Amino acid sequence: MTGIAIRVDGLTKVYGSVRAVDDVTFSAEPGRITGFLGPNGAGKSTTLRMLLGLVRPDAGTARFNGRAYRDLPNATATVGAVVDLAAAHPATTARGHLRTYAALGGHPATRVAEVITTTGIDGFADRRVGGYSTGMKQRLALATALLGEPRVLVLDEPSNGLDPAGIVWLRNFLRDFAAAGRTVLISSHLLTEVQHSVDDVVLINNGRIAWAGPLTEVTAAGGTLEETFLSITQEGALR
Ligand SMILES: Nc1ncnc2c1ncn2[C@@H]1O[C@H](COP(=O)(O)OP(=O)(O)OP(=O)(O)O)[C@@H](O)[C@H]1O
Repeated sequence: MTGIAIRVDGLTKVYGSVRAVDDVTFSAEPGRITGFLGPNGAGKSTTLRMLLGLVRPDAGTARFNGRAYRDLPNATATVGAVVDLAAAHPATTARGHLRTYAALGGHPATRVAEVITTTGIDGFADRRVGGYSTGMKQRLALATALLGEPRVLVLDEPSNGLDPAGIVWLRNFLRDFAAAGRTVLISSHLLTEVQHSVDDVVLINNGRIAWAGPLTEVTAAGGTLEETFLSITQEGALR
């Protein structure tokens, strides 16, 4: 299986007087988990939305093995993404939602039961989504992203709302996913939590890349990710 690298180059987005994303350049490699990390409002979601073609950049490019998301022949079979938990209609069930998205993406209906099992949502797959907790919605969103057996996962704050067991489960799941030569890009504002989950780190602050490199470079220097971030940005505290 060929690996897919993500390359973001000079990506920029300006909202009025706010440079939400300012000349952002980084890569995420196959076989590795890349953490896209920074405080609230740093520009993580806007960057991921540009990568997925949901927001139009003012400058720069974001590509999967050289192709923009919109130019991928069968996008949902290549890239699985979770950037919005509100995608499922509250009156539908997880199973109904997954059946619809399997049909829309041209994926076999048999994938529905498979992703329900993979993401551990069997216990509530036939309940209405409107009653789900944030953690349950996270799992459903991940299940939806996995329908096309993608080779890349792009997840915005995937551990939001997950309980400790869910966080450990997600960590192991992503580890196995990457170990098969696939690419994982996850954003988070919780630096301490992802310290155990990522191979490579891209730190973003005020729309600009503050540091990027393997996690081992951070830990070799003896510090934690949070300490490194604070020493780079010289800020008092993470918001
Ligand atoms: N549609 C928009 N209109 C105006 N400003 C926006 C818009 N989207 C994002 N911004 C601004 O761009 C900046 C970056 O926001 P973004 O959501 O990308 O940050 P983030 O790192 O994902 O934060 P969080 O961790 O809180 O999700 C913020 O100042 C935000 O207010």
